[in-house]
Amino acid sequence: MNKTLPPHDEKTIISTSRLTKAFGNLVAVNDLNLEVQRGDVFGFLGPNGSGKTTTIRMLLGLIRPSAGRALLFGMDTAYQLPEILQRIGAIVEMPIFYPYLSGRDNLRVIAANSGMVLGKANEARISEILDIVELRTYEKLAYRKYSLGMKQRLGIAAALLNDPELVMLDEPTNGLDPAGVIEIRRLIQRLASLGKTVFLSSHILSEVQQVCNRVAILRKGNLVKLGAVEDLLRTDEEIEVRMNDTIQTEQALALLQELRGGAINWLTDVRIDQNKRNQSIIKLAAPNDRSAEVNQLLAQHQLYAAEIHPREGSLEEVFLQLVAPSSAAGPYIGGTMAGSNETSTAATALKGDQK
Ligand SMILES: Nc1ncnc2c1ncn2[C@@H]1O[C@H](COP(=O)(O)OP(=O)(O)OP(=O)(O)O)[C@@H](O)[C@H]1O
Repeated sequence: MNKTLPPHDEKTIISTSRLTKAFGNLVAVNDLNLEVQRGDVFGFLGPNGSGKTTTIRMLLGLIRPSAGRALLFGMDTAYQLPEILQRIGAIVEMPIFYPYLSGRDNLRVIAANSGMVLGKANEARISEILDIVELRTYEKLAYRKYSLGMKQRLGIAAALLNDPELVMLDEPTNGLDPAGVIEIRRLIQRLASLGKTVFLSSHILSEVQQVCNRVAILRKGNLVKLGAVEDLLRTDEEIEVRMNDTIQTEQALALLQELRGGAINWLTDVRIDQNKRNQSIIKLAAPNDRSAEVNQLLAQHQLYAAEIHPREGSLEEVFLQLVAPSSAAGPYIGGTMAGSNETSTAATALKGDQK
């Protein structure tokens, strides 16, 4: 491997080039090129077995890449791992805590084991972290009495002890109830507001949509999408139009199809569908902020819409399009998502990939 590094741009926190990991004949991660910038809350998405944990393990130096390289803070994981790890707080698996010790005492033990001298300054740091993870009220409670969400947050607290620049969380909401999921979401937002870069692997797309600014989507070890959440959602925006009767629907459909791609370049697709009440709906692939214009266009042709709804894009739908059976080669086999009680459509989709 070539030791010569390109000049490091302080803004780039993670950069992988052609990162690959094979386990025998199975290529778990294939030719992955990722970039995470300082201040990003980066969502790392993919169905079970798509290579997320393998990638995180390579980034943390827990396993060696078969090919390619990973740079963190401009340093190569192959040569400068100790320096890199000092700047990262990560939870890949739940850390082991002493069940009979309180949350604060557990953090004290971890701080002492990691070489922090227990003094006033560190007590203040532990208090600060307990505030960040919203466990200050429960700091004296024995760990064994913590709920799963509290345990997960204490794990994140432990990862924050060394005041890392980058926080890596592998499926932090697995197994949590909705309240626990919301608490983790708040925590991630708080970390972002404190200037931390967050790398979050998750299967809960609505959560990722709410907290992440950028995402990468993996399928069978291959990167199928990388970009700003806002841009991805924009590509999935639709305007739904319902007319008063069948004749008007047909006329509006014909008009909009004629205008599509010609006079109106922002209208990329026009199709007819049915809503839940079995009414015909015209669906336009167009930016939400064009709704008033659509209304006006129809009215100019004496076509008056009964309803016009801009429909926001959802990461779930973008994801489904990218990882659905038709979107990539190979079978799509349903299964059970290990370690999760998530039951949404997205989760069902995420169950899909074959290990
Ligand atoms: N140590 C290993 N030996 C052999 N195969 C492995 C090993 N670790 C992972 N794999 C395989 O590599 C592929 C990617 O697994 P990985 O755990 O990275 O996926 P993931 O996206 O994190 O999935 P999950 O959401 O289930 O954790 C899977 O097919 C998995 O079975």
